[in-house]
Amino acid sequence: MAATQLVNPDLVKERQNAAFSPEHLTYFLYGGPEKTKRKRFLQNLVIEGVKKLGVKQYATVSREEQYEQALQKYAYLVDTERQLGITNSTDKALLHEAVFPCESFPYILQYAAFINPFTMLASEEQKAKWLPLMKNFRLVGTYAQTEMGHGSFLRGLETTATYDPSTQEFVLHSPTISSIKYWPAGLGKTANACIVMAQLITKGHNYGMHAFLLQIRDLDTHQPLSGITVGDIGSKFGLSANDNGFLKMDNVRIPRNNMLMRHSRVLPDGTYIEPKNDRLMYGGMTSIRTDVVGVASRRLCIAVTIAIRYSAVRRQSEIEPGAGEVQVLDFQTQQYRLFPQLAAAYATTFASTTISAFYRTVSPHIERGDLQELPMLHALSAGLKAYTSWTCADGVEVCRLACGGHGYSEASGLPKAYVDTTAACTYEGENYVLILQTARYLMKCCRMLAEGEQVPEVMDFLRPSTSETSRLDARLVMGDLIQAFAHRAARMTRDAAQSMQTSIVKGENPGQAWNSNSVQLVAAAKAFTELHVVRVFAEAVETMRGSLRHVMESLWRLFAVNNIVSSLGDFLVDGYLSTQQVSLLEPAQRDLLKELRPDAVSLVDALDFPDGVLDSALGRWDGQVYEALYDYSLRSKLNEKQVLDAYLKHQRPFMESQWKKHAASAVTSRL
Ligand SMILES: CCCCCCCCCCCCCCCCCC(=O)SCCNC(=O)CCNC(=O)[C@H](O)C(C)(C)COP(=O)(O)OP(=O)(O)OC[C@H]1O[C@@H](n2cnc3c(N)ncnc32)[C@H](O)[C@@H]1OP(=O)(O)O
Ligand SMILES: Cc1cc2nc3c(=O)[nH]c(=O)nc-3n(C[C@H](O)[C@H](O)[C@H](O)COP(=O)(O)OP(=O)(O)OC[C@H]3O[C@@H](n4cnc5c(N)ncnc54)[C@H](O)[C@@H]3O)c2cc1C
Repeated sequence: MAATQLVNPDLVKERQNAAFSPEHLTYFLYGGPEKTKRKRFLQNLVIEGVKKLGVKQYATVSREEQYEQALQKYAYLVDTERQLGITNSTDKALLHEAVFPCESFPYILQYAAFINPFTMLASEEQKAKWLPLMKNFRLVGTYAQTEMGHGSFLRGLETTATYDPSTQEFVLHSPTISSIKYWPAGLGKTANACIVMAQLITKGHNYGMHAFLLQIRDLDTHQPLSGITVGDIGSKFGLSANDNGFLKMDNVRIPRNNMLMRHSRVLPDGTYIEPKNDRLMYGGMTSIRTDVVGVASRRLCIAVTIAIRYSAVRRQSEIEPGAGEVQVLDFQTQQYRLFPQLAAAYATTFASTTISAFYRTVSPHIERGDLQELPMLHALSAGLKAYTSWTCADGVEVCRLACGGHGYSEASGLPKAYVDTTAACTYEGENYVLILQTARYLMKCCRMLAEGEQVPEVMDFLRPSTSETSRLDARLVMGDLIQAFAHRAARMTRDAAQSMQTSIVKGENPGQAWNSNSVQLVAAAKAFTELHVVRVFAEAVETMRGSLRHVMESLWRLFAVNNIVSSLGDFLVDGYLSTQQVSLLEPAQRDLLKELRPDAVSLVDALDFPDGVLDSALGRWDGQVYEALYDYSLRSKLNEKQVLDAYLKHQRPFMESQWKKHAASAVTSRL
């Protein structure tokens, strides 16, 4: 951010009026002054580097060009990483964010869902053989699990891997149209290999879904190998730079050793050796789900930065007649729409940090074969992936709408942020399917408690509490608010368990009982996940001090109060909150909006997105939005020529023919 840059005076005023230092909050978010300095250095370096590549703005080019530009940018990114010797995941993520701001790219799964699951599922010998090829891009890969007919219900996958002991090979086959692999990112045109998930059949027995390494294209010519039919699935709602693909395998033979054999194995004679736990096959998905929490929360952070800065610059309408037009951020309704998104952006950021830390703590235990924490990790990562992608996708759309007409322009950066975030509600496990996994864990914990067994500490909220009514009063004490979320989650979980029991007593089998109560189960799992998010946000705030603590506590309160108000029935149904307590909440919410108003711009500044990442005419740091919008429009492809060929080809003949018809009929009528 150049000091000499001409900055919109409203933004200058906003920044002067903040009650806290945004720089301190930035340090908190990025791990201190040194790490912040490094973050800025890295992101600015590649933003400038990308400019020199001569690529055009994402929104102004066709899908084919987006794809090509993404390949070009990725090559630049990897070269830069290597030149700088970057190996740690935080630096890599920051670089990716700056090179591909809210944009997918064809190699997105190379690490996330090719190398990572391979590393988890392959034996040491397999890793020694293939990892160097993967890490040096001789093999470019993806994760081919979903089929046309099945994505959620993995036991229903139809692709088969049948072992042939006579040649010591597996035969990979897509037996039906619905078994065609469909959706894998980068599969269409980019990948030359993939991890294929298929039903393992040996000695006539089906042992369920297993992972196989399959080469799909020639490593030099890039032509599909024999028996492989592969291609791009076509245009989608978004993620245009990604060649999500299809793959049909026609009795393709691969060596026995291409089955990933860390946990389960097939011996040369076809004997199957079982894994310690068959859920270890799902480990790759758990890893990406924790990443998705972070990806979604960054998108909301970007959207809210754009919308709040723009709302401080945009002046329209008067509050007091004759007193002049106000910044739209001064309208209470604008604050009511945007500030809860700001709070959710911070809440999901802290949720992402904690689930990643939990994943890093637990995965070495799982690696060692200690699977005790696996169910909790699965339940929490599934719940948070669903909760965060829902919250952030909805939040990005609220931000877009709050920018009025200009929010509808690609120049705002908000449409691409939305299509990118809403995809996360589906990929890596459709959200309802995932949150029901969290509910399954909640039901299990209820049973364990009923039988006097220990549950993990995070699940302690399920223990019967002595207090059936809340102490909440006008001070909105943090502990009282958290207790309200804990009470709600416990009550809804117990009610769901009770309803399940009633269904079973009425004669339903467990599957039917689950389905009859699944709306309630989803609600309970969302309540549990929201409790977790409220808690981790509070824990982060409690480590802050001074004016920063004060403003972040208000933001936390807004998050809590807003979520109570938007699901009020949940808190009232058993009388936990009284109507008198509830009547305090909406006025408190309005007071919090007012209190946060002077700090709103600084709270988004603290998120520290350079303009290159925001990629938005409305969200720019200097607030020169009209100049940027006008410049964007002038660069529209339609403006490259004053009179288009299409005018000569279609418009002029059309206009002429219409006019001639009119003239002819006018003559006819005169006759
Ligand atoms: C550093 C650089 C950064 C660069 C930037 C890049 C960052 C990358 C970010 C990501 C970008 C993303 C790009 C897009 C990627 C999309 C990839 C995909 O969609 S891929 C496709 C994604 N596709 C999907 O996600 C498919 C979704 N479907 C599924 O996962 C499964 O079918 C299922 C879980 C729903 C059911 O499975 P089923 O076998 O029927 O299981 P049951 O229900 O019968 O439960 C049985 C028992 O198993 C247990 N358990 C279950 N799972 C797990 C687990 N993971 N673990 C542990 N346990 C698990 C369960 O709790 C239960 O335990 P218990 O109660 O008995 O004790
Ligand atoms: C952008 C994008 C990228 C992707 N990338 C990849 C990739 O790289 N690799 C890959 O393998 N896959 C990929 N996928 C596929 C993705 O993982 C699946 O689409 C996803 O898991 C959902 O499965 P489905 O499409 O079969 O949905 P379905 O299961 O058909 O969902 C349809 C509806 O049925 C409901 N439903 C299904 N089962 C249940 C249930 N048990 N209980 C209640 N409701 C249920 C769902 O909630 C949903 O509302 C990608 C998808 C997208 C959109």
